[in-house]
Formats: sequence, C-alpha cells, structure tokens
Amino acid sequence: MKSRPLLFAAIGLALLVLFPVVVDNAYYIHLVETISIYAILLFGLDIVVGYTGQVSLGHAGLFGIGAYACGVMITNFPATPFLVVTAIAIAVTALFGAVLALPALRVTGPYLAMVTLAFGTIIQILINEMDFLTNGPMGITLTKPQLVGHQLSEREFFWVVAFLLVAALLVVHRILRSHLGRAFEALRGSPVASDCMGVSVYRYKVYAFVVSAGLAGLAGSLYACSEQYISPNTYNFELTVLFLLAIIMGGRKTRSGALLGAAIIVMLPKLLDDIVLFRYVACTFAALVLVGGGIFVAKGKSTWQRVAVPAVGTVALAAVSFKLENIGDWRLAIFGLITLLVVYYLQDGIVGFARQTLGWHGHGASDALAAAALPAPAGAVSTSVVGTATPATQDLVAADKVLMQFGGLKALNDVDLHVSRGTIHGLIGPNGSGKSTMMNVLTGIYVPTEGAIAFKGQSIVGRTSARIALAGIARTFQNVQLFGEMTALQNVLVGLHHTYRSNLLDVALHLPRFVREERTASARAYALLKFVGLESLAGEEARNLPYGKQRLLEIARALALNPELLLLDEPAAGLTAPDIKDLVVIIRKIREHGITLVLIEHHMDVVMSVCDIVTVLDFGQKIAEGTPAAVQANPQVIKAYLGGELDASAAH
Ligand SMILES: Nc1ncnc2c1ncn2[C@@H]1O[C@H](COP(=O)(O)OP(=O)(O)OP(=O)(O)O)[C@@H](O)[C@H]1O
Repeated sequence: MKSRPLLFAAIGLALLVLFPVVVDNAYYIHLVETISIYAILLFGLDIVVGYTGQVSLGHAGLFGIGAYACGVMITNFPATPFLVVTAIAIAVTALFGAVLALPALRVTGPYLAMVTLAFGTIIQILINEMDFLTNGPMGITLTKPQLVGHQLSEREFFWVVAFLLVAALLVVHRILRSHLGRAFEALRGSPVASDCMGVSVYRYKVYAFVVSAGLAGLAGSLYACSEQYISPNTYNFELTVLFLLAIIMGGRKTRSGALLGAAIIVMLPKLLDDIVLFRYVACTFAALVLVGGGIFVAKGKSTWQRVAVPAVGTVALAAVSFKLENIGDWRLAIFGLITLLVVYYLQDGIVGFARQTLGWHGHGASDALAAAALPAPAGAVSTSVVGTATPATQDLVAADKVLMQFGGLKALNDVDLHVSRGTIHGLIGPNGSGKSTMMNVLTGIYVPTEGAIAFKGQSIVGRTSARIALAGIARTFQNVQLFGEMTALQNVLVGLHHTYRSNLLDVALHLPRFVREERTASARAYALLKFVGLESLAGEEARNLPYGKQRLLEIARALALNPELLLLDEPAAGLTAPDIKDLVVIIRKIREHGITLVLIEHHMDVVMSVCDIVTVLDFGQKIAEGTPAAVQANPQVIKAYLGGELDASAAH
C-alpha cells in the first residue's frame, strides 16, 4: 500500500524536474512555476483552514509581506545572498503571522473572517502608502536572483522553486503527521478537550498561524523573483478569496488537494481569457459530469435527483459558452458557480471526492493501521500502560467553600469536596445540581468566584486547563468531546502529546528523537486502546464509532495523560447494559493502578457498586456525604434525589 504514494511522488518529481527541459517554452515554465509558488502558500493555508479549522482572509496580505520583504531587501541590500533574503522574508512574515493569530485567540467564525480580512486590507494600504520603503503604487522591479555568485536563468530559477516546493511539501507533510499536526487537528475537533489533554489551544493556534505565515513568506519572496515586479494591487481581496477557493476545491487536509487547487486558480483566469479554449473545457466538463453521474446512479451511489442539478448546470454552462463572445466579464460569476458546485457536491474537495470514489484512505487511517500492526507491549494491561499513582496519605483534592456564580445563579454554593487518594469518589445529585460545574471548576474550564481548590497540596485556582491536565487531572465529558475526524489511535495519541520533547527540526528531519518518541507513543496508545477493548477499532475515525465505544475511547484518551486523578462525567450515559458491565470492570481496573477517580453518574447501581464514598449535591449545595450505604439511607438524599431516581427506575 505504501508503494503507491511513493510511485506517484517519484513520477511527479521526475515530471517537475524534466518539465523545463522537455517544454522549452518560457510561458509554460512560468505557469508551472506560479502553480508551484501558490502551492507552497496553500500548504500553509491548509494548516490554518483545513487542520485547525480557523478562517483566514489575511493570507494575500501575508503573501504580499513575503514579496515585499524580499523586494525591499534585494533593492536596498543587493549583496545579500538570495537564501538569506528568503530566510528574512520567511521570518518577517512569520512574525506578522503571530500578529494575525492574536484575533484568532479571541474570536472565531465570521468575526475572525472579518478581522483577518481587515488585516489583509491594512497590509495592502500600508504597502501602498509606505513609498520610502515600497515605492508605493509604482511597485518594485527586480531581476532574477543570484545563487552562490551565479546569476540564475529562467530555467534554473524554476528548479530552485521546484526544490523548495518539494522541501515545503515534505516538511509540512511531516509536521502534519506528527504530534504537532495532531495538536492542530485536535483544536478543530474540540478546543475544550484539547486544553483538557494538555494541548494548549492558545499555543497551537499561534504555532499554526506562524508556520502558515512562514510558508506564505517563502511563497511571496519566490513570487517577487518569479514575476520580477511587485505592486500593491496584486495582494488584494480577490487573491485571498482565490486562495480559499483553492483549498475548498482541491480538498482540505491533503497536499495533493493544495497542488490541484493551485493549478486550478492559476489556470482558471487564463482559461477565462480564451473563449475558444473555455468552450472546449466546458464541453469536456459537462461530458465528464454526465458520464460520471450516470455511472454513480447505475452503481446506486447516487440518485437522478441529486445528479440532475450539476448535470443541467454544466450542460447549460457549455451551451451558454457558445453564445458568449467574451467570457472575461463573467469571471466572478463563474468562480461563484464553481464554488457552489464544489461546496454542495464535493464537500471534501476534488481530491477527497476522488479518494472516496476510488476507495483510497487518507494517511490518518493508514497511520493508525500501521501502528495497530505493532506488537502489543507485553501485558498490554500493565502498570506501564496506565501508570501508577504514588501513594500518599493527604487528600488528593481539597476544594473548600467553592462558590461558582453565573449572574444571579449559584451553580455551586459554599461546596467542600475532599477526595482521598486511591478512592472512587461518587458525585451525585439531581439534574442541574452543579456536578458538571464542579468538574469544570476542577479542570480550569471555570474559575470559581470564591473558594480554594488544591490538588496535591498546590492551589490550582486560576491555572489554565492545559496546565491542570499536565499536573495530573484528566477527564471525560458528559457530551462526548472526541476529535471526530481523527482515528481512535490518533485521539489517544493527542492525550500522549505531553510525552514528546521533539521540536520542529526533529519532526521536519525525522531525527532519532522524534522517531523514538513516535514509536513509543504509538505502542502506548495501542496498549491503552487494548485496555478499554478498542484495539480492533484503532484505525476507525472517532465519529464513526458507536456511542458506547466513543465513551470508552474518551477514557483511553484521558488515561494517556498518565493522570493521578480521573474525572468521569456520566460515563454510563447512553450505554447498553453489557457496555455498562464492561465499564464497571474498566473503572475498577483503573483504580487498581492507584488512580483516584471522581465519578458523576445517574446510574445508581454503578455508583453503589464501585464508589467508596459519595457526595450528594442539590441546588449547588452539598446535602450529604458518606459511604454509598449511608447516603442511600439518608432521608434528605432520598427526598431530593434518590426517591425520584427509584421511581424512575421502577417506571422502566
Ligand atoms: N456556563 C454557564 N452559564 C450559566 N449557567 C450555567 C453554566 N454552566 C452551568 N450553568 C448552570 O448551573 C447549574 C448547574 O449545572 P450543571 O451542569 O453543573 O448541573 P449538573 O448537576 O451537572 O446537571 P446534569 O446532571 O443535568 O448534568 C444549572 O442550572 C446550569 O444551567
């Protein structure tokens, strides 16, 4: 299976290197060079858009910064070696990337789109107005750069771009398949779960923007030398929309999608300049949709109703093209039409669609399958897998007089909660009594309005969720918070993020430290999946797992943190009776490894059978605490909670 991508890569590389030799035409060489440059930028944009799920309409601005950093350096310091100029352009643009990341830390969705759009516009205006540096609207004229004292020809510069394209592809690909890429993807899946797995959302959002901007800087500097002329008009709103369109059309989360997207956005405007060529392409496209749609319907993969709109649309486009003399004026309308078709019918882009049709798996799945083939460590359910907490006598958690107020509502009112090491501590109470709020307070999602919370004797009030997680508190969520597009194995690997010490260089060059850490983490993740009985589903995307399995996967991911305290928020909710039995066994096994548990649960049989001590909340206040038997017999608890619960179970 691995040989197919390698074969494609080798063929692609050979075609790229031989292209300027075989096609001795400056126009076509320049065209492929531009596609390569745009592809470098799109690799980076895909990190932000495809992996972290942020919107950026500021990448044309970053591209402009890279181009102008290069142009200004070459104009003012002509003796600076080209590689140094490029490195400076990358560094300057990466710095602006960090600036662009700041709003992404505060706002998301349409607000972020607006802010990044404003960033791009400001950059364009600054380039225009800073005459002393950028020569304003007149732009900067450049020559092809020198490399080691040698003036590069058109063809040699193409090879430099081709080399950098391959290098960028390799580095980006390696980053995205490492713990860093998994961290980026986790942000998209569930920011709150990322933080609670010790993967700081703030930090990795900034990383993603910085790496992405660095690639935009590289692309910008190559573009400046390729065009040999830069002016502010190039880096406008249309270009930024084209970049996004390229990612959407090509398909997010694939390097081949970025390459295809780059080819489309470079070729499309050229295509629209030539009406005769456009007619040919429109007819071919319509024929492809008709034949492809027919095959899909025949194979039962689609319906006539679904195929009708794209078929009629493309045939109409082909017909209209024969009525028009000039297609240039229809540019934006045609862009819009293509975007609509792609967004509606090919949600994973052209590459995603081709993969689904041909039954090819993405790398995520193959990664996980490869790791699943690893021999499981001896005694997969061993202390080395789950970790062993060190025994001590003091309370592991000491929460005193905790008040959590939302406006006028006191979700927690003067609550004390002391959890002893090595115990399973139940937290029960009617709906809305404050149980989940207590968990959110313990994991730093909420900062208590008043009160003290100590973990292992140290205050954790005001600490971020990521820091609290790394200190040893792991959790699951009432509403499952998995990273849906990642496989089961990758979900657990996110929990093992804290075991990595490798930096960007280790990852990009696959240095021994990274290879070692990745191998150890994969084996450990697999063993954790085995611990909860999910090893056969290691390569399955989390969103495709049955609900009960998703809850178990959350537990495996939480255990990957090697916690001393594990908080389980209604782990039995929605589970079938056999699944609940398995869950109880797993909870007991976790405790046997010395891990302390806090268990929120409405299934009283589970609470009564596994808990050593139970705390009961009602309307945000602690109304009882004691052994399960004592609590069960407490009249106040029966009145507030258990009476209803018993009635409910009797009704079932
Ligand atoms: N972020 C918030 N903003 C406003 N109110 C909140 C917030 N989080 C929780 N609450 C309120 O606090 C109260 C306690 O909610 P919480 O989710 O902790 O209850 P619970 O005991 O976990 O209930 P359930 O068993 O239904 O999960 C509820 O009235 C809830 O509406």
